[in-house]
Amino acid sequence: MGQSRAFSAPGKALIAGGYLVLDPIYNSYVTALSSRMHSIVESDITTSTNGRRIKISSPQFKQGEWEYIIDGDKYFKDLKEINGRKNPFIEATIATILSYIQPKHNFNINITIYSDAGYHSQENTVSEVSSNGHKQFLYHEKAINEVAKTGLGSSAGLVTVLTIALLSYFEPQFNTNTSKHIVHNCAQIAHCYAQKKIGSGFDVAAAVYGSIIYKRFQPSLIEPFLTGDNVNNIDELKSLIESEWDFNHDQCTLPPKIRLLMGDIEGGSETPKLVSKILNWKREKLEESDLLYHNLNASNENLIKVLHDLHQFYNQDPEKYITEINQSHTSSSSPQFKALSDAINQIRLNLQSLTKLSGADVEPESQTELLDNCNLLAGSFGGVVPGAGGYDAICLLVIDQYIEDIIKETKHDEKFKNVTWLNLHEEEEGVKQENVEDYIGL
Ligand SMILES: Nc1ncnc2c1ncn2[C@@H]1O[C@H](COP(=O)(O)OP(=O)(O)O)[C@@H](O)[C@H]1O
Ligand SMILES: C[C@@](O)(CCOP(=O)(O)OP(=O)(O)O)CC(=O)O
Repeated sequence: MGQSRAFSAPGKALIAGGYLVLDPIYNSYVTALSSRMHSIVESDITTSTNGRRIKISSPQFKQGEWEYIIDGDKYFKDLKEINGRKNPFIEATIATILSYIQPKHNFNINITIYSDAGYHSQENTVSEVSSNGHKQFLYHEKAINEVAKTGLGSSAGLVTVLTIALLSYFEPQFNTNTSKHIVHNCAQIAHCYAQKKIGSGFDVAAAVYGSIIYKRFQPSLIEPFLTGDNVNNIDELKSLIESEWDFNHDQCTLPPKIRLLMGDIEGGSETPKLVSKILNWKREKLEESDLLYHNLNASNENLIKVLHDLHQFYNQDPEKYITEINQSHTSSSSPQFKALSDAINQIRLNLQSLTKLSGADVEPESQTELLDNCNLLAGSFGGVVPGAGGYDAICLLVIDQYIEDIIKETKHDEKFKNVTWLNLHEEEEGVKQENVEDYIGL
């Protein structure tokens, strides 16, 4: 114990698999992003306590301080924030880790959280840079729950970096690489507990493992833990955390020279409302929805295969790959790259059917029009509405050297007036240790 350590975990974009990922039989394709959540953990040697205390600071947000005094060992009940402030994600994570570790000694811990700019709206912010210039964060005028989110999964990132910070504090030998499943399982449990529901968990899995082909765990694994007083059954919690869960998280990355370009769209959507509309339709129209889910899954699997084939193409003949990718937006496009555009379009056709049949705005008309226009941009393989879809964002796959041209070409074009291209790219690595010095001076 004692020495400071720093960690970070990535945000996500669900390129293929929205809604289907809620079901443990379907694969989804998740890309980890360059916007990351960070934590720095250290023993507090400035305030004296002869009890047990954990203080979490999130200095980019007003009232971003939560100080817990822990008085008792039923951690889900005995966690008291001294100013009565609520942050369910922080509370659930601390309670999960303390229940798992069962610390025998007193402790006095400070953890500082930073989030990269991509997670939140950048309106009314001031930028601060660390002393060595390696990290830069935006400081907001408002509290965390008053700042608009962009949909990269801030709570999953927060829970993941807090989990690893606490585990490594209590177990200094904890190895982030060999014990990732412990981080994952703790973070998934804490995230479900905080949300009071069991989501698909792809955002937490991406924060831990990075870019992945993801098939979810059975919700029944966590369900018993969320009901009644079961959270205090420490033996069961410990064995749930240490067991190997049955789910897919196969590492993946976009093929060489292909970049993800995310556009933020003016307007927004509420994921829970879209999800409940889709699930109602699915219950009411069993046959219709089974067929559509089948087709949508086939198109998702096809995209996963096409991306895999492109990696193989590059590995076998990198020069030919480069030559052909550079011709891929012309009429002499090679079959491998045409297959990528076709795969994206096929997913979109199914999402458009999903929209019509369910009445939920997954790929609403304005997004269809916009994505059709994106297909025409030089260097673009096309794009989708990521995740739950709606009016939040679009996500294109483009040739890397065309990004600047695409941004320039669309800047003064009426057809793209609602789009703000985000300064994000794939960063496939999941949770990792950072250099503590990089945060000094913030
Ligand atoms: N940087 C942060 N500092 C403190 N709490 C945070 C931070 N980022 C996210 N949170 C917590 O996560 C909540 C947002 O979670 P949620 O609504 O699930 O959004 P998202 O889809 O971005 O995960 C916030 O209200 C806050 O409780
Ligand atoms: C519909 C979904 O399958 C995917 C939603 O993906 P988003 O990436 O849109 O998620 P939010 O950031 O929470 O809005 C629901 C789920 O898997 O939980």
